[in-house]
Amino acid sequence: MAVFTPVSEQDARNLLSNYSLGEFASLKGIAAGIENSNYFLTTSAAEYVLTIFEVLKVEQLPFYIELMHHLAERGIPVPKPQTRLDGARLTMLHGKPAAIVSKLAGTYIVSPNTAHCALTGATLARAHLASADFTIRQPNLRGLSWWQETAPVVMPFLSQSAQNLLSTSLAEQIAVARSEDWRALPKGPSHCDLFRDNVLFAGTTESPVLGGFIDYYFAGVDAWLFDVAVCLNDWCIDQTSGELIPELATAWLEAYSRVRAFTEQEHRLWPMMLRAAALRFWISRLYDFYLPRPAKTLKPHDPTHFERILTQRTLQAIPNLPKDF
Ligand SMILES: Nc1ncnc2c1ncn2[C@@H]1O[C@H](COP(=O)(O)OP(=O)(O)O)[C@@H](O)[C@H]1O
Ligand SMILES: N[C@@H](CCOP(=O)(O)O)C(=O)O
Repeated sequence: MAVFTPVSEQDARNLLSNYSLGEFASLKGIAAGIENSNYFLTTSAAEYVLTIFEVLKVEQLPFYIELMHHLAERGIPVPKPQTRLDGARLTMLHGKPAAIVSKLAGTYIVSPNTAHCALTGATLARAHLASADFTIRQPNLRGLSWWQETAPVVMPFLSQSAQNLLSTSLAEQIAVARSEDWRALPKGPSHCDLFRDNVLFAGTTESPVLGGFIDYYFAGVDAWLFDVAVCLNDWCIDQTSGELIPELATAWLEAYSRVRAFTEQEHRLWPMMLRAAALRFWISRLYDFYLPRPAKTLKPHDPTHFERILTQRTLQAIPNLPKDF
């Protein structure tokens, strides 16, 4: 369950008195999610999501909240943080930072088709371009430095072959990060965790309508290609073997590149980026699996899924990025 901080109706009414969002109508805890306490908060005017940040530090939050606000203002479908009467978009509830954001329509899709992939790809490209003039800087806090810090912590729990894969993959990414090509990659605010469960769809299977992207709380400034690779490794694969499904990958990447064409350097670093994205989630899942936080109540995600994906991206031919649309 993902309601770590109880909120009463009276708490919600008091909170709403700091905004101009209508009269309190209802409050309902949301069971999904593992990081924050989330509630659907309905008022006489609209439906919202109230999030209480359980883990993130106050100083990290303006980047996420202001980025979502920046994107929403530019027509990208993301939850729009609501502004208090005093101008702030972050608030405090029971001594913890909190925010009220707009509720997006739809539900997430377990088995996406080419239409879901194309909509997600095109919208991520639009989000990247729309974030180009966002001025707050915060790195991807789950980037290379974190992998370097965390790999030795999880290493003792691994078999010899997994240790070899982790060491060689990390060495590869250290070399990539030092390369001219990496320095030349287009970079900017990136979602960094745009898995299927963070994209909502309404409409029908044949004609889906994108509700929007949620859960920007792993966002950071990184190579935009890394963001693309995170998506491909979750949206366009056979979930059992981890193999890329060419039809889904093509739909996703062509839709993205129609909005923002890939650069030469991105073409060259594509296989390495797919491995970087697999490595990132293999390490975080290993960490959560072997060193769970005391308060974590949910079953940790399976780390071997990303070990398989990383192995696949090391051994198998990787389809090229699309050229010139
Ligand atoms: N803005 C939103 N609009 C609609 N539903 C949302 C919104 N934000 C969160 N949710 C719902 O709450 C669930 C948990 O949110 P999420 O941000 O993934 O939590 P966590 O960060 O704790 O993993 C989502 O799966 C979704 O169903
Ligand atoms: N997408 C990650 C988990 C990130 O946690 P979230 O529930 O906050 O999205 C993974 O699958 O390992």
